[in-house]
Amino acid sequence: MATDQKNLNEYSDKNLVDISDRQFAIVVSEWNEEVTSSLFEGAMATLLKHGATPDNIIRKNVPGSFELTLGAQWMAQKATVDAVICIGCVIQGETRHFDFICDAVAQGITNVGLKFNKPVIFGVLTPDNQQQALERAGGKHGNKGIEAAITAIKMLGF
Ligand SMILES: Nc1c(NC[C@H](O)[C@H](O)[C@H](O)CO)[nH]c(=O)[nH]c1=O
Ligand SMILES: CC(=O)[C@@H](O)COP(=O)(O)O
Repeated sequence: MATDQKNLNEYSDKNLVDISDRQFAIVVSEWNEEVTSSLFEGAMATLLKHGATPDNIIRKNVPGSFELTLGAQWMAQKATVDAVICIGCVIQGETRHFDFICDAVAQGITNVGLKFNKPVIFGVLTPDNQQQALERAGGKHGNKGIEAAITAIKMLGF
């Protein structure tokens, strides 16, 4: 279902696992900071809403979404980290650079989760333009950071 038919803030909160003693890392890209800061706020608020403690949420910034993979790996390798949430926004430009970044980040983040056998969540927007990004970072389509956080929680309850 495309995002324009589904609000990213809407989810079932039934039977969520207790996360009061779980540690989360949130790795945030600094590119498109207006968007990624909103995504981070959504993710942070959702984790706290469902019982995570502030001391158990570690934020690390990376320059751009391409660096999310290595940042996620550095956090996922920590035995104390239960889940990693990657936050980014890659906006289509004039060239194919967009495609290379998006493909690398999607595959890279997938591989980190598989390598360290823990949830590593793809909270990365890949819009055509700034408007689409803002609509998914607290606008009319909700906040992808909320979706990413609840995804991490649900995976911990697998
Ligand atoms: N254009 C965007 C980028 N580009 C930067 C790359 O992510 C990377 O930091 C650079 O290629 C050096 O390795 N990053 C985003 O997150 N969003 C963009 O729209
Ligand atoms: C996704 C990007 O890296 C993008 O901002 C680069 O823009 P361009 O393709 O116009 O160089």
